Amino acid sequence: MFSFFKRKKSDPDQKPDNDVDIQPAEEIAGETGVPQEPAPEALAEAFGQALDGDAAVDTGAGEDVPDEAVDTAIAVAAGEPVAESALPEADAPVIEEPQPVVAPAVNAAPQQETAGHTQEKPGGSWLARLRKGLARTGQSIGGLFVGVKVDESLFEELETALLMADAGVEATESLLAALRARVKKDRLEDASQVREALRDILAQHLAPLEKPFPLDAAKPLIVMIAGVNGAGKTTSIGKLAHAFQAQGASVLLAAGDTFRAAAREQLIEWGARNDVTVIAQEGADPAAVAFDAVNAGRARGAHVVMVDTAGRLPTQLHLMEELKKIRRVIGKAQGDAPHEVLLVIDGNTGQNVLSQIRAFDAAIQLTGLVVTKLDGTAKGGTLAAVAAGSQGVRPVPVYWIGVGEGMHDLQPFVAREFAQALIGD
Ligand SMILES: Nc1nc2c(ncn2[C@@H]2O[C@H](COP(=O)(O)OP(=O)(O)OP(=O)(O)O)[C@@H](O)[C@H]2O)c(=O)[nH]1
Repeated sequence: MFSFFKRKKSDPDQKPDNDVDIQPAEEIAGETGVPQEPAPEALAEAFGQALDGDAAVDTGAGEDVPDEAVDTAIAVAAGEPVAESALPEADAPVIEEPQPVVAPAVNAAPQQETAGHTQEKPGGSWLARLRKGLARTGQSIGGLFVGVKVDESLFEELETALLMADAGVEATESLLAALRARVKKDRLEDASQVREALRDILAQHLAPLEKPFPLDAAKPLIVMIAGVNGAGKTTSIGKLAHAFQAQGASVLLAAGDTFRAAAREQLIEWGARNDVTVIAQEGADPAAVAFDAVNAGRARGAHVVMVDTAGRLPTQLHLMEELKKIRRVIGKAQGDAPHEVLLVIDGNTGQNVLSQIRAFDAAIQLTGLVVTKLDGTAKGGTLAAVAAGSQGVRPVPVYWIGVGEGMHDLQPFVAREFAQALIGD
């Protein structure tokens, strides 16, 4: 039913090169045998049965599968009894057999760099790029401390700068209250001391968001990734695949954006660059792709399975329902999965991030955030708003921050470094 890819295959009819891994999922599942789970082939059949006759809703994200049909299909594939009324008559199949998706040519030589903090590359270290990116915010905040007296007008200007940086009312008030108290207690008279104090206070404020990613919490660790269109999901998955592999973990990717061919190809390309298997199927139900990927990950003994999903706005309720379904179906493939549910947010978004987090959290119970594009934003204060629980948002941990488009431009979030980049030295 599904195809597996590692490298470019120039002619679908030709026998693949030795380093090309294109196998039917059922063969892979048979390698180690995961007997309790329905074989993908059985699932395909079951989906065919279960879907036929059901009015599939066009979600705008590809051929959607009604939820009951997924349940029925899984039950059928697993050999469980299913109410007859749940099984539509066998007629024309709804899911077409996938055409193999061919990964584009990638000449990328294996990259030597790791996801370490100190690594240098053209354009400077990641911290330098973060600082540069946050410069507009940093200048507006850090610049206030130059050649001024510590008085009420400094606090007023700080308040404006923090609000302009999208720190939000709650965080701004809380940070300034703490700063005033520190200035009083430590009798700070020099503006540069006040700036240092603000940096400390901001680092403390952001610290609850800092959490190391628990890569070894399960095997395979099933990670579902969601976010609005263009937030940087696929790029982040590619970077993460690289970082996880650098830590010795084997990775499998699922192209859950079954609607947009370009999105699938983008993931396949990232997979090829990292020599990682990608499961993709054009026009399939994304929940079925996710289900199959989890089973394949189990069968192959992968350390991590990352499931990409199509971008969607929280206001597109039918697409949010689809996301819930993907989460549920992953849980049917493996009871305790997904272990991590990540929301990728664009660091340029500002306060709108709060409603994104709230909506995605309500739908799929987030476990972490990835904040991208921090290499070019004036909205660096948004994470302070998240940490403050502004507008009723749950302070979801930030696992990583994106500071560029390259393979290594994803770094663990470290509150102190972030505060330093934001406020300046
Ligand atoms: N500067 C910069 N660009 C980034 C970063 N992360 C992603 N991008 C760019 O953002 C654009 C969108 O990234 P994608 O990974 O395609 O985003 P997506 O969320 O998968 O997009 P959809 O599938 O359309 O929803 C691409 O041009 C990326 O190169 C980052 O940290 N910094």
